[in-house]
Formats: sequence, structure tokens, C-alpha cells
Amino acid sequence: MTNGKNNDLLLVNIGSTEKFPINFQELEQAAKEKLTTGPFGYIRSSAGGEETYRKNIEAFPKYSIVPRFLNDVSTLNTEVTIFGRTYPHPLFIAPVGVNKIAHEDGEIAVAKAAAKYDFPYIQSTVSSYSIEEIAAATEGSSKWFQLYWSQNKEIAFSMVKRADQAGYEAIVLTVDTVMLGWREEDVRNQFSPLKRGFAKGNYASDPVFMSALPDHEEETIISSIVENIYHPSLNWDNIAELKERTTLPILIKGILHPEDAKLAIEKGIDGIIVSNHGGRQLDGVIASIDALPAIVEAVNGKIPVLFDSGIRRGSDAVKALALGATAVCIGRPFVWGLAADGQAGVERVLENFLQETKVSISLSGVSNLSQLRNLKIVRN
Ligand SMILES: Cc1cc2nc3c(=O)[nH]c(=O)nc-3n(C[C@H](O)[C@H](O)[C@H](O)COP(=O)(O)O)c2cc1C
Ligand SMILES: O=C(O)C(=O)c1ccccc1
Repeated sequence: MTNGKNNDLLLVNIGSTEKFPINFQELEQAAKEKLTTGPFGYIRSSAGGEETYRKNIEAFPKYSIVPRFLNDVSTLNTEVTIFGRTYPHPLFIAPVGVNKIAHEDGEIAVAKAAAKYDFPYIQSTVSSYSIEEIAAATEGSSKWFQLYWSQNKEIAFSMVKRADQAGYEAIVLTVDTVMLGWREEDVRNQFSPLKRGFAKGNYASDPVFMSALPDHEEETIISSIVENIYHPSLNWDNIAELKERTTLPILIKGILHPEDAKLAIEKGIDGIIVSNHGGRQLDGVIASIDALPAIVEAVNGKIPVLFDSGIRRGSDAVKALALGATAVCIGRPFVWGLAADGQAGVERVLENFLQETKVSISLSGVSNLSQLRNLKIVRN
């Protein structure tokens, strides 16, 4: 693939009369103008004093790229192979639930934009639309399913089976959200997307979930989601059970300690996502990018190590990839694009992300991801 495209895109953007926010701050501002206080606060905020949220962002400038020159960067191959499947670039859509709080088209708009730009889409358990609705809207594109365990574990297994039947290619079990984090903004705004019914896409369509209810009233559905979603007893035995119930590759999302990464490998897990949930769970934890190098070292290439939390632009993605991430997941930036302008807004965000990532890789002096992994990064 040639590299001229990056400059073309920059010129198109500069020549455009259409105004669309280009960086994260502008995107957040555009979303704020569209949303009411509850939904905006839910998406923006994090747990506790938001120390970890700030750390996630402030940690990136501590890592500096040391580029090489005169390497002929006229071609660029950003392909990455994960579980035997080759993706054109290493950028994924992080699982984000309750998308209808940002835009009526919710996850459908995001998954369609993701399909257009070849970002594998990780669908959340707590989506506003169901697995089957998203699969029907985006036939043929790569999709993974993010699983929240259920108190009634047969519900979790049922969702995994549905994802498999709909052609999803992997299961991402999130382990940092066995109960909700302490989120003061939501208390202040008295806003719970669960209680307002924005999380029911996959539940109201699930035969195991629905058949366990005494009736199918909205209130009954919502209170049963709330009962099922918190699962503090989750442990490694459950991982073994999940492995017995699916042949899909399983990743664990929320790993921050190298020992947990090693345990995951021992227990037969196929991949991990280094993440602190965007600072939304335990406040005070290590910045995700600071946790990455030791985990990459502990994993030693045995399984893919994906990364999220704090990625705001292409050069952040380049740093995470150079520090050893196999691929990087985009979170809040696409949600702000969705709030600002539905599918078109997500498309603009993804297009800019992809182009900035590509131009940043080339300007680092490398032509593919394995060279990028050997790029020098210094921590100042
Ligand atoms: C509004 C919102 C909802 C989220 N819902 C989920 C979810 O359902 N499942 C999950 O594993 N992570 C969820 N996350 C966490 C993201 O997958 C990701 O870890 C986080 O957004 C990364 O931080 P960043 O957006 O600041 O980069 C959510 C994040 C946000 C902002
Ligand atoms: O808000 C979140 O971060 C999240 O993961 C979640 C959990 C339960 C319901 C909706 C979203």
C-alpha cells in the first residue's frame, strides 16, 4: 500500500468547508452541546476523584518516540494477524454499552461505521441493540462479543452461543466490573442507563433470560438485568466453565498485573486486553499505558495483548503498539463522534484516527508493525 493517501486526506480536510471537530476536546464539546447532563456525564466521567482517568491521559506524553530516518517509508503494511485472521490495521472498537444514550441509532451506527473502516467491532453485553440486530446490519464485518458474566450463568452462556451463531469471532470477558465503580457524577445527576432501560438489547432478546422471569413487564426486565449484571463471585473456575461452553477464542479484558497475565496464559486464555476501563472502575489504579510494558514482558509473545484506556489520537496508538500492544481499542472518541453526528460522526472519527496512525507510523521510520515493535521509545 502506498502512503500518498495521508497527505491527500489532510488536503481534503483543510479544503473542506464542512466543520467537524478534529481533536478529542472539540469532539467532547460537540457531544456536550447535543446531549443532556445525565448521558453526557455518564460517558465523560470516571470513578472516584477521576485520578485514574487523568493519569491515563497524562501518562502518554511521558513516552517519547525516537524516530529513524532515510528508511524509505513509501509503502506501509499495517496488517495484524490475531487468532489466524488478518486484519488490515490494528485499531479496534472498544466495547461500550448503552449507546442509545448518545444517539438513537446507537450500536448500529457504530458497527456500520466500524465495518466501513475495517475496525473490528467489540459489542458490549449491555448494548441497546441485540447481537442479532447488529449482525444483520453489518453482515460480513469482523465482530467480537464482550461478555459480562451473569448471576445466572446460563444467561452468559446463552449470549455466548448467540454470538457464535451470529458469526462473532471471539469472546472478551471483562473482569474489572464485577460491580459498578463509585461514580459520583451519576449520583449527582441521578442517572443510571441500566435503570432507564438502555442496556436491554441483549437481555430482552435472550430466551434463557426471558424464560426465567415471572412476567415480561419493562420493570421486571430491568430489575432482573440489574440483579444479573453484578457478579462479585467471578473467579478462575468460571473461566474453566466458559472454556467448556465455547470453542471461540476467549480474551480477558481489564488485566493490569503481570501475574494475572501469566495466570491467564496458564488457564488457557487466548488473549488479554490491558485496560483500566477508562478509569471508570477502581479509581487510583495505574495508568493503563504504564501497566503495558511489564505485561508485554510477562506474556512474552505467547498470546495477543490488546490495549485500551486513554487513546485519544493516532500517535497514542503508535506509542502503545511500539510498547508491545498487538492492537489498540478506541473508546470515548468514537462515542463523542456518535453523539455529535450519528454514524457519519463515528466515520469521521475513525477515518481521522486511521490516517493519523498511518502517517505517524511512517514518520517514525518504519513500514510495518513488526518494525514498529522495535521502535525506540524512551520514558522521560
Ligand atoms: C460509556 C461507556 C460505557 C462502557 N461500557 C463498557 C462495557 O459495556 N463493557 C466493557 O468491557 N467496557 C465498557 N467500557 C470501557 C471501554 O471498553 C474502554 O475500556 C474505555 O472506554 C477505555 O477508556 P477511554 O475511553 O478513556 O480510552 C465503557 C466505557 C464508556 C466510556
Ligand atoms: O459504564 C461502564 O463502564 C460499563 O461498563 C457499564 C456497565 C453496566 C452497564 C452499562 C455500562
